[in-house]
This record gives sequence, structure tokens and C-alpha cells, in this order.
Amino acid sequence: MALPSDIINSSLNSPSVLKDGSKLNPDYIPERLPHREDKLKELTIAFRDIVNDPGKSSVRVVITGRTGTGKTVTARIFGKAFAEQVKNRGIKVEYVHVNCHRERTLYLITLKIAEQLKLSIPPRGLSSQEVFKIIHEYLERRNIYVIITLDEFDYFLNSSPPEDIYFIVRLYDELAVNVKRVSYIFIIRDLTTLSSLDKTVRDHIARDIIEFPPYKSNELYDILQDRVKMAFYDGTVSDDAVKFISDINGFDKGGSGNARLSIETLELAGRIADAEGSPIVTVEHAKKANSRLNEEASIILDELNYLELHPMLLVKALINLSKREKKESFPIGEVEDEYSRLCELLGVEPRRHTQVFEYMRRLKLMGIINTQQSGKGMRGRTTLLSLTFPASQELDDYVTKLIGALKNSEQK
Ligand SMILES: Nc1ncnc2c1ncn2[C@@H]1O[C@H](COP(=O)(O)OP(=O)(O)OP(=O)(O)O)[C@@H](O)[C@H]1O
Repeated sequence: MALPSDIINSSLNSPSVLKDGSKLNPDYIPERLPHREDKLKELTIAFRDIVNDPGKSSVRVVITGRTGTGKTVTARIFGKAFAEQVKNRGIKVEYVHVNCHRERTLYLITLKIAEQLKLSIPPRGLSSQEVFKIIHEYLERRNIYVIITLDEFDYFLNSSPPEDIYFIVRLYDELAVNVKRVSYIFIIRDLTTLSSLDKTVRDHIARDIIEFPPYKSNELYDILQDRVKMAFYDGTVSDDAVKFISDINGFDKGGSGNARLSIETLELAGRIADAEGSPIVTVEHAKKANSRLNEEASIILDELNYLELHPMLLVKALINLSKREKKESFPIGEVEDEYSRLCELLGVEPRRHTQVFEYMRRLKLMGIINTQQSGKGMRGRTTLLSLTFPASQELDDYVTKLIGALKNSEQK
């Protein structure tokens, strides 16, 4: 029988179909954007006043569309390329991208903007409004215009006090300046979020709406082929495998039209091929990857369907924390705080601690969460909670939808 060290060494040296897996990473920014060229054009037209009549207006564009339709990547590529191109025409534009789910408050968003502009802000004592003023003065001094993308802006709209929303979108009512240097791209997954806003605020956001439709199968095929070239060795991915993934996800063939999920399937197919020692990713590997990803999702979705409102809110609290903090497990107290915040947002009374405990026990039995005791490092010992599944955007959307339905049925 082989020694563990031999097994490890031979596996470390075993060949892989992947030449550069980082090109399949969700944060990787590709050079080309197949099938989003028209969106780059629309964005350029929307922002060209910055070049034609600098400082006259503050441009506002909303990008909307389902998950995985390229909203984030298109905004980033547009911002960078636009700044580069207008530089040749003598105009200084900086692009700033802030994720409102990660930066949860107006203050954190403002600091992030300053940080990306490489502007140092005193650590304490300033309000968001004051920081914004410093940012504007800096732009003025250097004659810079800035395009700020506020990604997952739905989250900011749903969780911020009205005065903060008002401030950020009606910026030029608050700042007494002649030259408007700040323009925005708002990325909003669900446009109905806007309907709850006051008209005077809404009109400052929804001036120009660019919709990103879910991808059709031939579009996913082109996107995947680009990634195959970048991430895999020549000739190691069969055309049938790519075709299978694009057909199963293509919106015109009943799929979700999600490029992220398609790329994730391609990557998993590659890893399965490696694990089986196959020099080629075949359609069988693609099928296995697809059913593995779907199986995981469907078992969890099934379980979630049976939850009542409050346990569901606990799941949502864990999803929020996992996405925000990029960690997996959280002390029970933190989960309860996030849960209480969600209850407040929804206008429902949070359950008492003992009841929450009972829900957690049940969620554990259902296989939805894991619990473990923290090590001694933390103050005393505490229970750490984690989800048994990745906090993907699809799941987040699904849970949010179920919460909405449960809340409505409670009110009836
Ligand atoms: N047209 C495209 N060409 C190449 N890659 C793409 C394209 N569209 C999307 N992608 C890739 O698909 C993944 C998801 O895209 P992105 O994060 O931009 O979607 P999104 O619409 O912002 O999703 P979400 O609403 O979930 O945040 C990323 O890895 C991105 O690089």
C-alpha cells in the first residue's frame, strides 16, 4: 500500500487541465466583454456630457438586471476604459466602485470613496457630509471628475435612514458648488426597491435605466469560450462540454441566463476531470458539475421552503453576515443582533433569546446550520454558527423572496 507522503507527492505533481484557474475567479476582470458591447456604448453615451460640457450636470445611470448578467464587471470595465479614453482629450476622470453590501452605511461608503481616490481622511470626528465636502474640494483643486458606482445599491436603499439616501442622491442640493464633479452609476438588482422611495429622491436616481437581460445560450457559449482559452490548456475542453453548459444555463432554453453560474460550472467540470485523471474535460464532466451544483442548491432550497418567518430571518442574518464579513462562522450574539436588525427593518417583534435558541437547534437538525464552540481565545466560550452552504446570491435572493411571502401571509 502507498504511503500517505507518496500519495500527496504524486497528487501534487499530477497534471491539470487548468493553466490559470484565476481567470475563472468571479472577481477576475476580463479584457473583453462578449455581448455587452452595446451596454458599454449606452454607458458612454450617458456619460459623454462629462466630456462635452464638463461640470454642467451630475450624470445618473441605473444598471439593472438579474444576478450574473454582468452588471458589476461591465460597470468596472466601462469606468476604467472611459477614464483612460477621456484623458487623451485632456479631461481627468477617476472611477470609483463601492459595494454597498460590504460598506453598510453612508459613512463607510464615503470613506471607501476617499480611500479609492487615495485621499487620507482623519480617522475620527468627521460626519459623512464633512467627508464628502473634503472629497469635493479635493476634486475641485485637482480639476478631477469622478464616476462612482454604488453596487448593490438596493441594500443601501433598504437599510439606510431617509436622510442618508437623500444626501447621497441629492448631493448638489447639499453642496453649494458650481461645478458638478460627481456622477453615479447605481447598480440595482430589483427595480421595485425604487417604488418605495419618495418621488423627489427617486427622480434623482432613475433618470436613465440600462437593463441587462439574462444571457442566451449562444451568448454564454462565447463568454465561456473566452474563459476556456484563458484558463485551460489548448484542446483540453471539449466543445460539447461548453455547449452543454451554455445550453443548460441559456435563458432562451429555460435556464437562468447567469454567466457566473456558467463559469462556476466550467471550473468545477475542470476540477472533476483533474480528479478523475482525465486529460480532457468532456460533456460527462460538465454534466456531473452541473448536477453537483444543482443538487446542493435544490436540497437546501427544499429545506428552506418549510421554514417559518423567524427561523428564516435567522438564516437571512447568517447570509448577510457571511457576505458582508467574508467569514464563515459567527458568534451567536452577532447573529442575534443582525436578526434583530432585520426584524426592526420588517417591523416585526424579535423573538426572545430562548426561542431564538430553539430555532437554532431546529435549523441544526435540519442540516441548514452548523454549530461549534469557539476556542478559548474569544471572551469566554461562545457558540459559533455557520451556514452549511455557500451564501450565494441565488440563495440570498430566494430567501429574501420567501421572507417577503411569509411576511405577507402573516399580515393577512
Ligand atoms: N459579457 C461577459 N463577458 C465575460 N464575462 C462576463 C460577462 N458577463 C458576466 N461575466 C462574468 O460573470 C460573472 C458574473 O458577472 P457580474 O458579477 O458582473 O454579474 P452581476 O450582474 O453584477 O451579478 P450580481 O447581481 O449577482 O452581483 C463574473 O465573473 C463576470 O466576469
